[in-house]
Amino acid sequence: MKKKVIIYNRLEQPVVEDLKERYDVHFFKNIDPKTNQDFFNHLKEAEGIIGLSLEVDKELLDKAPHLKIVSNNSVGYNNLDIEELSKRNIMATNTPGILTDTVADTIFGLLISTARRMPELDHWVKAGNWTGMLETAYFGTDVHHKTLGIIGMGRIGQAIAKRAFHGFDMNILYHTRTKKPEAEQQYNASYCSMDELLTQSDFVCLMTPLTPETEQLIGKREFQLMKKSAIFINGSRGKTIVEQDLIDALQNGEIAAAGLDVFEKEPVEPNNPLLKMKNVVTLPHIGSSTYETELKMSQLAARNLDAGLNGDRPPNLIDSNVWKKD
Ligand SMILES: NC(=O)C1=CN([C@@H]2O[C@H](COP(=O)(O)OP(=O)(O)OC[C@H]3O[C@@H](n4cnc5c(N)ncnc54)[C@H](O)[C@@H]3O)[C@@H](O)[C@H]2O)C=CC1
Ligand SMILES: O=C(O)C(=O)CO
Repeated sequence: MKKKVIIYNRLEQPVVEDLKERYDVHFFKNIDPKTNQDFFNHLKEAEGIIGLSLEVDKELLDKAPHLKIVSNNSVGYNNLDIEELSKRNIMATNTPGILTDTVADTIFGLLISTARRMPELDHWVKAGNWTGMLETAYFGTDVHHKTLGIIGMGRIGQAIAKRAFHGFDMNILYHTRTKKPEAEQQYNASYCSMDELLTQSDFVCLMTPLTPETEQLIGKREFQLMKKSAIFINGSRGKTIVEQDLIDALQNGEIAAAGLDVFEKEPVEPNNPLLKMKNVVTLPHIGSSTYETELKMSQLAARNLDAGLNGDRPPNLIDSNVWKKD
């Protein structure tokens, strides 16, 4: 009999077809996993779960007595209760590395779009407003030769630093748990305290994972430390900041603008005040979302799943203490 596998929310179709040959596959998308009876029925027999953003907590695990592995189709795994999983000897895996350059491209693109007001001016042109010489009021601010502060100098943080240093001659400051001598050497990056980074940067880019340590890392105090001309970019997770404090900082002119790929609640609520602000550029959490990279992520997630279900060590097994180390 084929082992039962639940696919949740996102996995590229060629990989789904491939899994169907080996497993009894059930795909759930846009359901409420807290109430969906069909989901519970399959969960009761499932040995594997693969996909994106399923909250795997004690309550869910109590309904999944045969589960052996949860293969996250993302590098971030804040949706998984790793301690609870390891207590039950259930493996958890993620997809690090293969998405690094794609995410760095997205986040750097977001930074440039925000600084140069590209979405706002795109709407303005398409609405037929370009009828004469452009007024100074529509100018943006330079990116090149400015100071970029990166909080969370891991794989993606360093790939952003590479683009900023080699492509845009930016001065790089960073704050992270462990100093990164290779980034200091390659991108002339300087390690500094969080407060120094916040006060000195023209662009502040948040790229940490969401952990108990980083939840609400950036709030009122941190926004007030930033320059009034600062542009804040969040590519990590919505809950690493206090979203209401960002709204206040933008409304009070404490910072100049923000570029956001992630939100406290996703999909973002249509009445979120951030969506009404011209100086805020929003994206629907598309850091890794290119055809090429999403396919590679799905393939890697499937390799992790296969290994776990065949009794092998998955290539990207998450160590239960991993967020406490670098
Ligand atoms: N917007 C999007 O679509 C995407 C967002 N992400 C987010 O980016 C995160 C980072 O991914 P990677 O760079 O691959 O991970 P990584 O593990 O290579 O880097 C994370 C870095 O954050 C640092 N860090 C952790 N806690 C910190 C703290 N309290 N203060 C300062 N620094 C801290 C770590 O030391 C590490 O250097 C993911 O966990 C995910 O949340 C990742 C992919 C796509
Ligand atoms: O990989 C991640 O952590 C994402 O946010 C989506 O690709």
